[in-house]
Amino acid sequence: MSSLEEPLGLDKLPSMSTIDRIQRFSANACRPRGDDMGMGNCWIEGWSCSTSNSHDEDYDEYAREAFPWKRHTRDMSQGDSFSRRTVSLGRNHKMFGNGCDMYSSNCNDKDIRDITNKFLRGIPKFVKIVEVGPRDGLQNEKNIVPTAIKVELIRRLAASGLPVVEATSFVSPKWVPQLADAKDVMGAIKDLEGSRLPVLTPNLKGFKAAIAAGAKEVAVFASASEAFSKSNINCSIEESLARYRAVAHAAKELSIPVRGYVSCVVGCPVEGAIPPSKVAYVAKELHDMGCFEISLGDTIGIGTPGTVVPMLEAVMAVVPAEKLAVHFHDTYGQSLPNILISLQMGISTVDCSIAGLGGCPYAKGASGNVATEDVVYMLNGLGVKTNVDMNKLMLAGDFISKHLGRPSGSKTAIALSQVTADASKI
Ligand SMILES: CC(C)(COP(=O)([O-])OP(=O)([O-])OC[C@H]1O[C@@H](n2cnc3c(N)ncnc32)[C@H](O)[C@@H]1OP(=O)([O-])[O-])[C@@H](O)C(=O)NCCC(=O)NCCSC(=O)C[C@@](C)(O)CC(=O)[O-]
Repeated sequence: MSSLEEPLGLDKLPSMSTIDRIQRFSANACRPRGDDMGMGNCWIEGWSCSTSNSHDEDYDEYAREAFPWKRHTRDMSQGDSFSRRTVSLGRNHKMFGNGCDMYSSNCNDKDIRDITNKFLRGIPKFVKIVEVGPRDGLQNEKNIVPTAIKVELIRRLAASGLPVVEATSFVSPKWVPQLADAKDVMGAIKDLEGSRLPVLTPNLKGFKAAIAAGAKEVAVFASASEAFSKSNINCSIEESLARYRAVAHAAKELSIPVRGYVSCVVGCPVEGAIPPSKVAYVAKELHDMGCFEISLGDTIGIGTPGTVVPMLEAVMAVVPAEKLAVHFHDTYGQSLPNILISLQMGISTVDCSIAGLGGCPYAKGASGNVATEDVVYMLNGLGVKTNVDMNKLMLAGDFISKHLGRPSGSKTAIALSQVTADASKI
């Protein structure tokens, strides 16, 4: 059994309620306590680390060279207990190159913090999650989801603590009939508080309709691929940027924040690989026209850290990291490593979709976005705050998966629901 599986053992969860069990995986629960399965101490027996006082300096030098844009990040020097747990996950690896032999003798907290600093210190303390399921997820469903279900989903997502829930799109109903009820959806969530509820607008017509329906935030969506721009919004990249300048101008007059998307940031289903410089160009144009945040979309989910890093480097040379978000589809199962490397490079906003819903109707073969539950689980494991309640998130995912009549696309949701189902038989 791997160390990753150990905290899930039902024999170690003797008398917890369902919610308690789920909360074990929440951010706070991941923090070791004295009474918590031995995790409060160095719970890997026989693990030794030699002390290296130069670790912080080494890391600082590395960070200066590798991540010159690095901003406000986790301060691991404060005895942040997540380090103990995180390092515990490295049980199967003999590593760190500091004379630390994890298998042989005792270790102390500082040693472990030093090791964790080396690998995870660039990660932000808080990550803003932008939930795109009701829009990006449901725009691709074969069967049109009833308005009432969409509204209930948005309400549940907002109730889970998600700060942003992208609600719908004001696009042509001939192009995306799945979201033809945008006005009704917005009407039904007018009173909803706690989450921002942006909507997609492809042009001034969509912008005006969105504002009339009560939208308080909008998003425009350009592409780094000419071919995808044509098939998605029926115009060239330059034409789309001209339209978006008009939207940004109108939005500014009303003090409406505008988010910008760039699609196909790594590759396009028609054009193949997309050069990072092209992504940087479109991102900068969106930034210059006033978009408060630019979301970089790997629309067909082909990126790996090997292609995401150069893309981000190029974009970060022209748009500050704090203005960027990442948006990964999970076609090749690369979203989580791509998100992790993005966080290490200083990104602190991540788009994801409940139950892994999604895909783009104009990008054949693209699968759903990375599942929100999987992202929250990873961030909780890293000790990164999101303010999202995993239990409520799971309930929202369960709600829409049941409605769609298929299992959740989130591995975390499936694993956690199996834990609770097994537990209920005890
Ligand atoms: C952009 C258009 C409208 C151009 O579509 P078009 O056909 O070139 O536009 P048009 O100006 O010639 O108008 C044609 C008809 O559409 C109407 N129309 C025109 N605009 C609107 C509007 N805003 N709302 C409602 N109706 C509209 C217009 O009034 C007219 O109606 P008709 O006279 O035929 O009855 C169309 O191509 C379109 O709606 N595309 C949207 C496609 C879409 O939503 N794709 C998915 C979202 S993008 C995405 O998924 C990527 C992202 C963001 O998630 C990030 C990632 O994953 O990488």
